[in-house]
Amino acid sequence: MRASQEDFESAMNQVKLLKKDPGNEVKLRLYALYKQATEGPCNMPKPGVFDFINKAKWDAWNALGSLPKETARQNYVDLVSSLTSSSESSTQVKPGADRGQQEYENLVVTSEDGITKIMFNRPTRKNAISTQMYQEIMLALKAASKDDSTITVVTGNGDYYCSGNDLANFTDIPPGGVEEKAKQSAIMLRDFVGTFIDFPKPLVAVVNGPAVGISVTILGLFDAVYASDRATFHTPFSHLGLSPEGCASYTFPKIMGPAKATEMLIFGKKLTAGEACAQGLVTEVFPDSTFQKEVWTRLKAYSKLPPNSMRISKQVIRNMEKEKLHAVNAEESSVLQERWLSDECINATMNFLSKKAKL
Ligand SMILES: CCCCC/C=C/CC(=O)SCCNC(=O)CCNC(=O)[C@H](O)C(C)(C)COP(=O)(O)OP(=O)(O)OC[C@H]1O[C@@H](n2cnc3c(N)ncnc32)[C@H](O)[C@@H]1OP(=O)(O)O
Repeated sequence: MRASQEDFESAMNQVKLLKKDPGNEVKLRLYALYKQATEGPCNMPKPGVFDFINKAKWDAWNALGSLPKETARQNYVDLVSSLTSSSESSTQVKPGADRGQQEYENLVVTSEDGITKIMFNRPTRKNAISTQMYQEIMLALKAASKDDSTITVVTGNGDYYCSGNDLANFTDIPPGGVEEKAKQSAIMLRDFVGTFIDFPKPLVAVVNGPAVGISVTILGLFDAVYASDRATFHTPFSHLGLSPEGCASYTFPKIMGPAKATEMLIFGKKLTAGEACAQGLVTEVFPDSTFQKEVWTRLKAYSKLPPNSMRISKQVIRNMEKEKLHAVNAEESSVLQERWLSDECINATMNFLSKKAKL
């Protein structure tokens, strides 16, 4: 749903109540979006080079080009909402969070050379995503969206990038029963994928090994995907009685065409890294022996590019799609809520957990 004038005014008030200074970069974005939302494209003469503050403001506003007023209003509201929710959630984080050193049980998060690296860290489970890990990934992304880094990278520890949803997640049934479990899971899935849709900085996947399920589908929401030639890409939804998530029902046909998307999302065809690259899901493939060195050298060079420019370019590239992506995400989550209760899905999960089946 588009932000109304009332939402916009309420967001302006919330900015005044922020407990923590959001920093100059964010303040410039707020200024630019406010001007664009209220006055349209930048109409002021360019300040002189030595008028640093007004020049920075002018640059930020001017960079929004012809972004429609309604989109600017929506982006302003989204940005303020991310600032307020992060200041609320900062009460829940463990000591050290203010220094960007939050501790996670299933992730290793580091920030260096302008790059925040979020590494899945359950190598003995092939980095399967447990319920707690979903929450940690959302927290880590929200923190990365506000830290000083220019680029955020997601990667995996060990031989796998990620084996997708931890199939044991569905064994933890709450007092409300399996229906309640399916409902809670659908809400968590929608929030999880929504965090990727809204992520404001360049987001890069460094796919160090095989990727399965949701770790593959969300790649369509990344800005670049670098893969080792050891990586594979597998979405065995039908085998598991499931249906696509991560907005793949929309992004995959757009990226690779409907016929190739069908092979992956309906027939569960596993792609090699080379095939995924040929189909546009992967940006570039590197030999495993030089993968880390080559990718990180490149990312360090990219991280030195002007951060505001990269962020704004991402907005220009992605923002038109945001509303659609959120709608797709809501629909996929609601379809899955039903699927999880189906015999097909329950039997496939039981077979895996009782060691009768593997992919
Ligand atoms: C809840 C809300 C959101 C839901 C969103 C929905 C998303 C959908 C998906 O993501 S679908 C994809 C789900 N993933 C899978 O089906 C993968 C299942 N795993 C396997 O088939 C295999 O483990 C393998 C092919 C990934 C790796 O096989 P390999 O023989 O190399 O290794 P092991 O099987 O011995 O794995 C080591 C231990 O890790 C456990 N494990 C691996 N992946 C998962 C997983 N996804 N869920 C739970 N557990 C996993 C595996 O069982 C081994 O455990 P063990 O040592 O106790 O035997």
